[in-house]
Amino acid sequence: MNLVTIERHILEQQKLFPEASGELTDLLTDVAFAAKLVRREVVRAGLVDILGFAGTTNVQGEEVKKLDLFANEKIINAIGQHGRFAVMGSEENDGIIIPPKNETGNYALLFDPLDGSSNIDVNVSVGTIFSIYKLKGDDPGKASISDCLQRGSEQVAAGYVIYGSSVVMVYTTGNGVHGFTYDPTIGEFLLSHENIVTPKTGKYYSINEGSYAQFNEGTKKYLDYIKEEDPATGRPYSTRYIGSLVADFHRNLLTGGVFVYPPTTTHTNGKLRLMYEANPLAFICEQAGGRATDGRNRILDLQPTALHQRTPLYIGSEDDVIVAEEFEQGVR
Ligand SMILES: O=P(O)(O)OC[C@H]1O[C@](O)(COP(=O)(O)O)[C@@H](O)[C@@H]1O
Ligand SMILES: [Mg+2]
Ligand SMILES: [Mg+2]
Repeated sequence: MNLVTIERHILEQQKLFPEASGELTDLLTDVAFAAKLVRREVVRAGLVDILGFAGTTNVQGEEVKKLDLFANEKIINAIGQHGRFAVMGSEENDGIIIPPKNETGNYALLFDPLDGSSNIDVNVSVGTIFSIYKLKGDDPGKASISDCLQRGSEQVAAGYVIYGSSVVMVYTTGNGVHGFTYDPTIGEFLLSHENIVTPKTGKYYSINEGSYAQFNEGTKKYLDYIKEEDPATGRPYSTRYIGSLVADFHRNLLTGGVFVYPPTTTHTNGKLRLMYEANPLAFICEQAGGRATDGRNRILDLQPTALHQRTPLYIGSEDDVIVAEEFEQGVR
C-alpha cells in the first residue's frame, strides 16, 4: 500500500490548480494539525478532566461540554496563530472570530469543533466538521460576517474528522472525496479511502425515531414506508442512529443509506446548522455522488442569513434521499 500522508495528498491536489498560491494547502494542513491536537485529548478523555459539562450554554441554548470548549480553543489557537484565516465562525462562539493576525489570510473558516456532544462522555464516536470559503473582498483586514454567509456552493474545501475506533479525516477541494486514517505509531494521517463514491441506494436509514410524535405526516409516512417488507426495493431498511451526525453521515457515505433530521415541533426548521454541519457535509456528499437537501432545496443553493441558522437535512445516497423528500413533499 502506498503510504501517502494527507499533507502530501493536499499538495498533489494543489498541482491541479497551476494558478494556486498554496495558501489553501497551508490552511488544510493547519486543520489536519488541529485535528491531531483534538484527537490527543479525545482518546484519553476519561483520564484528564475533560468529561462532563462546562457549566455554560452556547448561542443555541445548549449546555456546553468541556470537550466542546477544549476542541474549540485548540482549533482557534492552532489555526488562528498563523493568521491564514481572516475570519472564523464556530458553533461555540456567538459571533465571528477575527484571529489576532489576519492581515494575510484570504479565507474564512466555519467549523463545528466537536460534533456529537451528547456522546462525548460515553465513548461513542464524535467528530469535528469544517468548511472553507475564499473571502468575498481582497482586503483580509476588512473580513466580516458576509465572508462567512456565502452559499455552500461557494465552498473551496470542506471536511470532517471522526474520533472513533480509528481516527479518520475526510476532505474535498472539489476534486473527489478522500479519507485518511490516523496512524498513532507515526503521528500521520495516511490515505486509506481514495475517491470515495457513495452507492445510489443503501440499506440504512438514520433518524431519531424518539421524536416520532414531533414529526409531520410526511416524515411519519416515510418511516412506515421504509419499514415495509418489499425485497424488490430492499425494504425494510435497517435503522442506524448513533446521534453523532458526523459518524452517521460517514457510515452512510461508505455503505449507502440516508440520514434525515426533519423539521420537528421543537426544531421547526430542523436542528442541524447550515454553515458548519449541513454545508460541508453536503459538499462532500455531492462530490461522492450523493444528494443533500432540506427536503425541497439543494443545501448548497441555500442563501445563508445567520451564522447559526438551522436547516432540515436529508443527506446520503441519491435515490434514498429522493424517496425521503417525496414523502416530505407529500407527493408519495
Ligand atoms: O439528539 P438528537 O435530537 O437526535 O440530535 C442529534 C444530533 O445533534 C448533534 O449532536 C448536534 O451537533 P453538536 O453535538 O455539534 O451540537 C448531531 O451530531 C446529531 O446528529
Ligand atoms: Mg454538530
Ligand atoms: Mg458541536
